[in-house]
Amino acid sequence: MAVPLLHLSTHLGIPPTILALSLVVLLLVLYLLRWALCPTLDPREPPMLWPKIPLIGHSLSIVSEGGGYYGRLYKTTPHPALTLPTLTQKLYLLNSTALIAAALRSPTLSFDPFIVLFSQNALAASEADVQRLRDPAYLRAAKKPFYPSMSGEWLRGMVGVALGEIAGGLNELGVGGGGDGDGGDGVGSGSGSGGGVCEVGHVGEWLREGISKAIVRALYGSRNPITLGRLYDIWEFDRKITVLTLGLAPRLLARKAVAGRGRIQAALYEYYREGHDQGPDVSAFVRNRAAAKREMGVCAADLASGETDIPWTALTNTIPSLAWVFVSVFARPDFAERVRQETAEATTMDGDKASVNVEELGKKPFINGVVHEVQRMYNKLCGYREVLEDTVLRDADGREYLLKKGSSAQWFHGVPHLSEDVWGPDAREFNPERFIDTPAEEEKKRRGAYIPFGGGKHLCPGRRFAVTEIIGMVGAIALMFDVEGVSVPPAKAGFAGCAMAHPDWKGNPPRVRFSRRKDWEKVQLEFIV
Ligand code: HEM
Repeated sequence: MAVPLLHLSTHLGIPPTILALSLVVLLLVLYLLRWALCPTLDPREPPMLWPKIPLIGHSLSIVSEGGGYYGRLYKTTPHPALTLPTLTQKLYLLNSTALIAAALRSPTLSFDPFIVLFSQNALAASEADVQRLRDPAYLRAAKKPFYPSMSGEWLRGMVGVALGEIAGGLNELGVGGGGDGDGGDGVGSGSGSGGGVCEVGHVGEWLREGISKAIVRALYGSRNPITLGRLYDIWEFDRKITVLTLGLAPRLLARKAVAGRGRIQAALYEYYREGHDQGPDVSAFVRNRAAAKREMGVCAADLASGETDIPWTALTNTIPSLAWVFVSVFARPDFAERVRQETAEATTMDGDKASVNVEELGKKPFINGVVHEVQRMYNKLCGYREVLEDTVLRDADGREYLLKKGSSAQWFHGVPHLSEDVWGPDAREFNPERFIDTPAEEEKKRRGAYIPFGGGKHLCPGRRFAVTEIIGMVGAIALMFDVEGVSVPPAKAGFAGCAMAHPDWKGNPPRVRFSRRKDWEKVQLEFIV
């Protein structure tokens, strides 16, 4: 091979290394073209759906439309599963609820490669940390504290702190200056505050600040390193999460997010280095995760980078979920009245003190119906798993589909969540009633079709925490205030990797007016957990 190459190089007048490199590139391109133009398909694999633009069609649409593309494909080709050839691999699109459920349970479909990619690129994890993450035993041990830390007494403790922050902020609202303190108040600052009335210029940002401060305080305790400045950094990091995760020239295209990530990690480094994560008022979620990692030899610097995903995962979906529940309730006076009524039923009054029983409120059907309906309508996650071994998934009708090793399996929550077969002809209408007193046969039809928090090994551990905060905050607002100026904005796709669509305020967010309700002017609210 070397001699003919040398001859050719002399003949063409091209240096041999350049010639060899060009040949390698050419061979690679030819291989990709051959594969992409006619990838082989086992008859047991899902049927092939060729892109309209050869080679790159599917990839282009996925990049430009995200999960919306999968929703669109399902409308035109409503098959339980499809094979989409992309430039680099086969992608299996799963549409049937039984296949999605099987994928969530399958031990050979794995989320781990994504965790490594995310840690490496988005969290800028050290080489040592990335090596550890490649070891499934390490991942299992690091994950072990997730679920116990977010249930029982530990969950109750977190809920108590977060709702305490929220109550503190709401008690201040309308009674004095707005203030813009760093990490102080529990609810975002308003303007025009005083006399029982407060106008908020950007209700989305106001809600975002309020819930974020409460969550990070509950997570990190009194030595919370995520001050308001760092929250701005997390929101910017969230905005650029796709560029960061895919490593698309982040220093150029996500300069602010990269700088903000540095500041977050510097703050977390100090927190972990000083051992504040083991403080008595720190959530078990933060404490037990750090303890498990330390036991496996992880240093403070690697804790700081690796655990940056805690504030991000805790906020990225909770913020838009709260915004949707808030607008869904307060844009409709009858909904606001029902939520007010339910919260009042869970509240005892003692003079000017209102005590909301969180457990009781959490059982109320209408507010729960709104939360479920928000998740059904606006949760647009694109589930993703890598196929580690040839895997057969079985559909509800018994038909089997083969997924080949080295491919990826994906699904879009928008398909089962909006399926007319499951939810009826009004599947696209916002109707919380569908979750109240649901007949058994309807429940059966819905099994597996409502998956806002994922399922299987990666079921969201923070789901109960998030829902309790949202219900508590919206219920308390309904109880204390008349809220004017709210409308439901259109939705726009969230950032890739996040579950929730975002409200599209179109640069013109509504000015929302909060007025203390009659006889509630002096009331101070607290939550009993
Ligand atoms: C309404 C708010 C939330 C929604 C809609 C949501 C949704 C989800 C979904 C769909 C997944 C699974 C992703 C997948 O399988 O591909 C997930 C995983 C996760 N969520 Fe949430 N989440 C929310 C709130 C939270 C909160 C508040 C926390 C923490 C305090 C949290 C922590 C996590 C973690 C750590 C995982 C990864 C679990 C694993 O890898 O096994 N989430 N979430």
